[in-house]
Amino acid sequence: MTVTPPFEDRAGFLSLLLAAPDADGAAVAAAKARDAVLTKPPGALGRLEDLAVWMAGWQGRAAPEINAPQVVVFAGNHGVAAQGVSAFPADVTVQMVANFEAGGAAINQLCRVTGAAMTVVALDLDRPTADFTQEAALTEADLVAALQAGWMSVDPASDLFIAGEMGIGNSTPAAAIAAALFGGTGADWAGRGTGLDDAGLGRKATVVDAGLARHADAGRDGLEVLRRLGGREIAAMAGAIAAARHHRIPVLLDGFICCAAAACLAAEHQDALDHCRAGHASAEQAHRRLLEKLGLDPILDLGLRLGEGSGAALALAVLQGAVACHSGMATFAEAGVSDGA
Ligand SMILES: Cc1cc2ncn([C@H]3O[C@H](COP(=O)(O)O)[C@@H](O)[C@H]3O)c2cc1C
Ligand SMILES: O=C(O)c1cccnc1
Repeated sequence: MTVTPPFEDRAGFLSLLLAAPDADGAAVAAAKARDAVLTKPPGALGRLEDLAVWMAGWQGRAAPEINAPQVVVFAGNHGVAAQGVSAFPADVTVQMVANFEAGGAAINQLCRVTGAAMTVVALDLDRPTADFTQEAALTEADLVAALQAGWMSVDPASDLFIAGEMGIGNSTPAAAIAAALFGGTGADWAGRGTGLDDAGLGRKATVVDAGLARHADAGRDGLEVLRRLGGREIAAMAGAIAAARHHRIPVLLDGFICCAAAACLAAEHQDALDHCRAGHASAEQAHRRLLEKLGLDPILDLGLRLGEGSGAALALAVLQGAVACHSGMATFAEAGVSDGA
């Protein structure tokens, strides 16, 4: 693994993002040809077939494999949490980091069943971001440091990447980012997060509106919106998703907060998420709308509203199934099965 980040500032990060490699078209064509001769009726594996071909393109081979899936859970604290926008106290962030390290969280169990390597990156938990209703959440130096932390957390030897998050209050910055990038109000994008009641939901929408008003001059500049309205773990997810692309590692996106991070990249470069698929549609009310804005079709829809990378980790199990079928099945010729022609 490289030891120094390949960029020192926002401009350096953006030039890497714009120079991102594309999928291998020859591998896509070869994978489609292989899919057509596998021992099944054409199209009978439904969306699994598309997933396998997508993996083939990013892995540059007709028969992709998942041998080294990686999950990184990024944690950060948010100044805006002091405004009562979460059903839980901010102390839960650091407590959950300990739980991740002890193996006791939902994501630990899902990583175990899928064989994913999991690490936790806690970002200055004792230094919450500034409250975005008052000032920019992050300084430029904090933004770059978080993008670097995310970038460096991706193991170039991984073959599938998932960014998870933990940060009490972080569905509020995620809603603010979505509103800033796609338009609409706090009420359009705020959801119940960890389980806010109606009064809390109203408060959260007002807080988002206040942030939008204060930072209206950020326009739809993805990284500036990320700096003003985001948070360290959200910026780190963006950095990691961009690094995965740089290394041609396909990504499964998780819920609302993860997709808000990804949206900041898409705002900078329209093809920035070509290596990503949406793992699931979460129960956070605006997640589906955000997926639609990003042109992503979720693999699963299980009513999860957890974060941590959990929905993406479950979708990884589906992807493992897709890849196992595509790469392991016999062809009609190999199996001596009539292809019906
Ligand atoms: C025990 C616990 C474990 C979690 N794991 C993820 N989250 C999720 O909830 C938070 C977002 O919701 P909000 O914006 O309402 O605070 C994030 O930390 C997210 O990852 C959790 C929340 C709690 C309480
Ligand atoms: O959509 C998510 O990932 C989500 C929803 C609620 C709380 N935490 C995460």
